[in-house]
Amino acid sequence: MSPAVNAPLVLPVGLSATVTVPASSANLGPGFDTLGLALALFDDVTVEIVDPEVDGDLTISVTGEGADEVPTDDRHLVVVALRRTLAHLGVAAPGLRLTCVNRIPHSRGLGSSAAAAVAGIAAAAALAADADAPRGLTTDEMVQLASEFEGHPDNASASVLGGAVVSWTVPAVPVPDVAGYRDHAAASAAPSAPLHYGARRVDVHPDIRAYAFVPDVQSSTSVTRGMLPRLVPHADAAFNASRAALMVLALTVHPDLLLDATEDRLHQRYRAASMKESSALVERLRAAGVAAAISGAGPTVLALTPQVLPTRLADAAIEAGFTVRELPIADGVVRG
Ligand SMILES: Nc1ncnc2c1ncn2[C@@H]1O[C@H](COP(=O)(O)OP(=O)(O)OP(=O)(O)O)[C@@H](O)[C@H]1O
Ligand SMILES: N[C@@H](CCO)C(=O)O
Repeated sequence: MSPAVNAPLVLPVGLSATVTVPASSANLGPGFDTLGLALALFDDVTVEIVDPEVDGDLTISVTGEGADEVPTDDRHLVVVALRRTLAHLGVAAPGLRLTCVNRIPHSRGLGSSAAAAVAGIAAAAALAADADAPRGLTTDEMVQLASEFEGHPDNASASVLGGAVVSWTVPAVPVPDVAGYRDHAAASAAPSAPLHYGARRVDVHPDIRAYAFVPDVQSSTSVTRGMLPRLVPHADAAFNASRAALMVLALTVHPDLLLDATEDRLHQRYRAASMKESSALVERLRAAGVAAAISGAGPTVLALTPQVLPTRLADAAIEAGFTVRELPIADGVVRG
């Protein structure tokens, strides 16, 4: 019998790929859902193709962050992204063994879920390439798939591209006009309205240092997105447009402008009630002249500065219960 038309290419048992994916910080103050920064804190994921008769359909071993919390079955984010991408590439895996070494803390605003998606997508692309699959993935396609998975492109594109990123969305169908404004949230929630996602890397000025202040509490991105208003004053939108544009200059050629450039009126104030200690730390750092903002949906605080962080500020944050880490700016996902 001849093989079915368009039958997937089955990956051979024994094939494996390891990928290393960086953490990311989204928003950087004013760039809600657009700006992101890749940070040198990495998850390593190894995917092996196994014989299901011998090793089962799926085994997942997780060490490090989230090891006791993430599901070790078909719901695991890396597996979901991996399988979706293999299907997209017309490739099938008989059985899968995943080994995850997690260093990115979960639900802290450091892009762990986006990193998991990028790991699954990159591993699928690597396996397909090794099996000489007819299709591969371009970097733009990785940004698209990872952003679709995450729902917004800022973290995902930073983990793919590295450095700082400017990302954007293009609605595939006209965005519904609700009460006189374009309802992007409704558009992205509607299954019939897929978005095109784009992103480009900008190289960060070499003097800029990034510090993450990580508290011991978690915050769910979906919960804190629910705290955002549907409408904001035009003056606040205009304010953020100026600061987001300034931020691209500050990140690349004028690090002296970081304090002004990281101001925001669109999201942090609305989420502050759910992360009071982090919001207070942002205020203290900014009052001391350090450009600080909530990292992604929080509660981690990100500080960007052309100087070494003064010890007294680091010590005060540690005293307040934060772990303080300088994290170099990273390149995007790589195959290990
Ligand atoms: N490496 C991983 N493997 C499996 N699941 C993960 C992994 N990383 C994150 N997750 C899942 O994603 C959830 C965290 O997603 P969430 O978007 O709330 O936080 P985040 O991605 O860490 O932060 P942010 O998007 O604000 O930067 C975890 O509770 C876990 O279920
Ligand atoms: N831009 C997103 C990032 C989440 O990591 C938000 O702030 O909700």
